Amino acid sequence: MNESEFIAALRTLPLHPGAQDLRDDTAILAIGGETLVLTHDAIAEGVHYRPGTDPFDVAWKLVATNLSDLAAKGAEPVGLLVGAVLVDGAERFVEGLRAILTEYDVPLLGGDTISVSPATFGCTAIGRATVTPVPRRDGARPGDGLWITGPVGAAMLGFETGQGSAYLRPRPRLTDGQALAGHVTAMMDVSDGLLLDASRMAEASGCTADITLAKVPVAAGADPLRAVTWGDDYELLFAAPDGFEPPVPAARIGGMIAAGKAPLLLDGQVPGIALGYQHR
Ligand SMILES: Nc1ncnc2c1ncn2[C@@H]1O[C@H](COP(=O)(O)OP(=O)(O)O)[C@@H](O)[C@H]1O
Ligand SMILES: Cc1ncc(C[n+]2csc(CCOP(=O)(O)OP(=O)(O)O)c2C)c(N)n1
Ligand SMILES: [Mg+2]
Repeated sequence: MNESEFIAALRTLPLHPGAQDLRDDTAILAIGGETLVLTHDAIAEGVHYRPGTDPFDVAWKLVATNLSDLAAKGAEPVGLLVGAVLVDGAERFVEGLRAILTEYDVPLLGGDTISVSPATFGCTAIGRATVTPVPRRDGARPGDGLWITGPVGAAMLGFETGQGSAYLRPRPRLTDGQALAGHVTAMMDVSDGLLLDASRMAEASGCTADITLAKVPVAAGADPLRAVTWGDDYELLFAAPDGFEPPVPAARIGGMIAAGKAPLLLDGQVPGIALGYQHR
């Protein structure tokens, strides 16, 4: 079973309406007058970061990837639960947590600690919606423009060269997400690769995403075709009605068209390559 087959099997379980059929980045829980946004992501040694990585960076990346899912829903972080492993240099993990909690003004709610090797860390992030209805993956319509808040490929370059902060210290686009949430028809973060994430948005929305490679902002020095499929970039991908002028820096990379032979076209063709990263 691969990741999508497993999630499909989970859909046969009793699901809360806020789970949105496990087809979105977060769950949405309306309680009283508030709408909570909930997400959980794990990172593991050897899968998401190289063995030997400074635990400071592991803590940062763990929290950043979770806050990125809140950003995609325009949510404001309320607090975090952290599932930690007692690794060598665990004090550096605490310092990394301190750095990102301070940077994004998010307090810790609790968590759990175990000892296991190789290490796998988990994080549950809880946010408060700043805009309702919360933007979803499935609201894009044919005719919408498709946009991204920044370049792809910087994390891939960072992974391959060991240079730069994009791979280990991604910056969740929380303020951008809040500024966009009231205007977009669909929004999600780009974690698994732009082409795969765009195809998921298109599929959920019953459209085809039509992307022009030359319009995609790519980090200097990165091969464009690899950059749009590698992932780990954490920019926001959003759809908005034609003519929309984004309130934050963003590049229009294409548009949504009526559903065609595939959920994604690159330069008018169905790409003959893997669209992104999938766990097997
Ligand atoms: N083990 C699991 N149990 C319950 N739901 C899961 C599990 N794994 C993934 N999901 C759900 O499947 C959907 C897709 O997950 P994922 O691709 O990891 O989202 P994201 O890329 O935004 O982190 C989400 O709704 C997520 O909550
Ligand atoms: C050591 C290492 N090898 C390969 C990669 C590439 N990689 C691993 S997971 C991933 C995508 C994001 O991870 P996932 O767990 O799918 O996050 P989610 O979509 O659930 O937010 C990428 C690009 C990496 N980041 N680090
Ligand atoms: Mg996930």
